[in-house]
Amino acid sequence: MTTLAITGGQVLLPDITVTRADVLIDQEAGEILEVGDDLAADADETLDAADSLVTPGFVNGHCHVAMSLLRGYADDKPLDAWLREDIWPVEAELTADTVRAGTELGVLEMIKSGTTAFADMYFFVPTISEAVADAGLRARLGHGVISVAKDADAAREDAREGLEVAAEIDGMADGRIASAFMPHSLTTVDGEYLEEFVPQARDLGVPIHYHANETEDEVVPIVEEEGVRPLAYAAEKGMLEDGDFVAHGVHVDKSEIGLLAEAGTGVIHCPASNMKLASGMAPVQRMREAGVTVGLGTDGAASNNDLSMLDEARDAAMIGKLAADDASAVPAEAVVEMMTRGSAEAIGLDTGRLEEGAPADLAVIDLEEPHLTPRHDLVSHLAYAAAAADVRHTVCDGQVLMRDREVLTLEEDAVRARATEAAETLVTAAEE
Ligand SMILES: CSC[C@H]1O[C@@H](n2cnc3c(O)ncnc32)[C@H](O)[C@@H]1O
Ligand SMILES: [Zn+2]
Repeated sequence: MTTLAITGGQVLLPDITVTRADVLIDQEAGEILEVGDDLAADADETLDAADSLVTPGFVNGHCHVAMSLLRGYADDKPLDAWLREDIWPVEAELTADTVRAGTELGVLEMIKSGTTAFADMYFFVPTISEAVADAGLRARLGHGVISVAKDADAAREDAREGLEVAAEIDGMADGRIASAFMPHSLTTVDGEYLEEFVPQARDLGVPIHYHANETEDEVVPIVEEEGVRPLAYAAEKGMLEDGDFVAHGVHVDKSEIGLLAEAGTGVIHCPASNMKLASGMAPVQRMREAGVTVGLGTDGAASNNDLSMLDEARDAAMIGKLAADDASAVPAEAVVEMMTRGSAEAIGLDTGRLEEGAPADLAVIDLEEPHLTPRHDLVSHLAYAAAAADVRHTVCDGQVLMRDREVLTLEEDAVRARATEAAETLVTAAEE
């Protein structure tokens, strides 16, 4: 057994309190052996956490990681126009090589900002899987299935790809990679395909993940055509079960919040994307009070425009108060829970907590900064004041991915150079 001790830090515990402790890790098992006092002497290697906060690695519950290539490509439009006029035309030109370059850029940003696990819906998923495996992160990945603007054969082929990819990648990278069946949304995949393919995903034993109730434009057609709210429609199609998770959940009414809570279907709240696309304000406080598992996600970097979960936490707390018209709504403890254990539970990955027996996924935040001084309350600092650049070390599955702000599994300059070139190739192809 090779052991690593994270020493001298303040540790964020599963009950969202902070205590002075070391963390001892079994690197081969990728597991936490102990959280306690004076563990350095027992370890083969140490990682210094003096004047730092040791937190569970952040869990980004909804992303399109390769969209980091499209950061700043199209801004300041609402969802539907943004997708149809700008994003989908350029995504039609994606290749395995450009997706690899975009994924590497995105996972580099994740490691640098303390994220150790994420859920992702995109294209060229086997390529994304390889890049995630090489970078050392944990992820639940799936091929985004769309049927609109396709003939029946092409729509079926796309859904079949969604199932095949889910079967192919599940359990890869020593179990760090899991999969899901991922229809894009309830309005971009026709009901007949949901009826045909969702039961096959159940047979495969993978969860279902999709965008739901993101904008009013997604709610109105379902209510008009199906006579029920979108999440009641999703339940009819067998897509609202324990372990499934939806992105956004902005325009959900009381009955839908009840359905989510009863089913055990998680919601990934994406506040930055919802604000930027002016999609609306999710009723996070009401969902949490009703017992819905709520996690946090960045969505893609083209609608955010970064992949920092620390930014997302602050946004979630701020917009949560505004949505509830209550300054005590979505407090610091709630967003810290949502960015760690909440997201992990929603996407079905066993991570997001620092305790004996838990996966060794953590981030170490440097507190020796003016914006983190004085230190009245470190949970408050995590929710409201810490930034991506404060992350010193990142560890996933017992492996040190970043030490003293140097990423060890990716060559940062090369990744940025390849991404710059890939983005140019992609945009040029779209313009031709
Ligand atoms: C079919 S792969 C995923 C698909 O989703 C698009 N996308 C990115 N952000 C959003 C969002 O906020 N709502 C809906 N769809 C989104 C992405 O560009 C891919 O085409
Ligand atoms: Zn999305």
